[in-house]
Formats: sequence, C-alpha cells, structure tokens
Amino acid sequence: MSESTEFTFKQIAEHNTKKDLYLIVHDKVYDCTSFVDEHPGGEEVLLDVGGQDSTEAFEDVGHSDEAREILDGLLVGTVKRVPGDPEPQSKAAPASSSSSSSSSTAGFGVGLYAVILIGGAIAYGAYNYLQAQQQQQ
Ligand code: HEM
Repeated sequence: MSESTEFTFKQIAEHNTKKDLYLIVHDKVYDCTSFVDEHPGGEEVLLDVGGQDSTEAFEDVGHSDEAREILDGLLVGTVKRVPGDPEPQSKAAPASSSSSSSSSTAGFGVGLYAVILIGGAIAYGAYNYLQAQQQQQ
C-alpha cells in the first residue's frame, strides 16, 4: 500500500481496535497497529482516537520530529472525503507554525497597545479627577 491508496472515513472507522488500528493525521491515514504497544504516551490515547481523525489530539501534544518520522513510516494512504464526512481538523502543521506564531505575536502586540491605551485613559481620568478635587478644597 502507498500514499496513493484512498480510504473513506467509513473504511478507516473499521480499523479501531488494538489489533487493527488506523489513525488520520492531517488527512493522511496511518496504520498504528505495530506502534500501539510502543507509544510513549500509552496505548489508551491511541485507542481513543482509533479509526478517527486524530490531528488535533496529535498536534495538541506537541509531538517531536522523531514522532513525526515514526508517523511517516506508518503511512498507508490518504483520506477520501465523501459528502457528509467531517471537515479536516484545523490544527496547523508544524511547517506553518512560524506564521501562526508570528500572527499570535501580532495579536499580543495589539492587545498590549489596547492595555496601554486603556491604562493611559484611566490614569488621565484619575489625574483630572484629583485635580478637580484639589480645586474644590
Ligand atoms: C501514530 C501517531 C502517533 C505517534 C507516531 C506518536 C509518537 C509519540 C512519540 C515518539 C512520543 C514521545 C515524545 C515525542 O517524541 O514527542 C509520544 C508521546 C506522547 N504522545 Fe504520541 N504519538 C502518536 C499519536 C498520539 C495521539 C493521537 C495522542 C493523543 C493524545 C498522543 C499522545 C501522546 C502523549 C500524551 C505523549 C507524552 C507522553 C509523555 O511524555 O509522558 N500521541 N508520542
């Protein structure tokens, strides 16, 4: 079997046992049967997502390059979507993480400006208030 083999969600879902375990990561299909006993994160987590799209579960852990190399070796095909199938999970692949991290930095920058502006406005208001109080005395 090769990457050109296509599996529908229905076909993949049938491989959901410890003795026959397929996972989907980034729309590729991996046969994890031989790896399930060796997984450093335990067999339970793999069985939980057996036969399903586990892209988010896989990416959430922040797996190492070594883990991704193992994954490459388990590749058996790609997902063939038919109408009604779940959408691809959106977690970015590590290759695009530089752009997503820069956009999150930009988000932080905007947030920081907002904090400074609001903080400044409050300080200005407080200063005016105190001035007015002093003039009344
Ligand atoms: C076939 C797909 C997978 C492969 C090849 C794989 C491989 C690995 C490898 C090599 C590690 C050791 C740490 C590292 O190198 O990053 C690891 C750790 C881990 N994996 Fe996976 N993994 C897969 C899928 C999953 C999935 C779907 C989950 C779901 C939550 C998961 C959860 C974990 C956890 C929690 C650890 C950390 C274990 C620890 O540090 O105690 N893995 N995995």
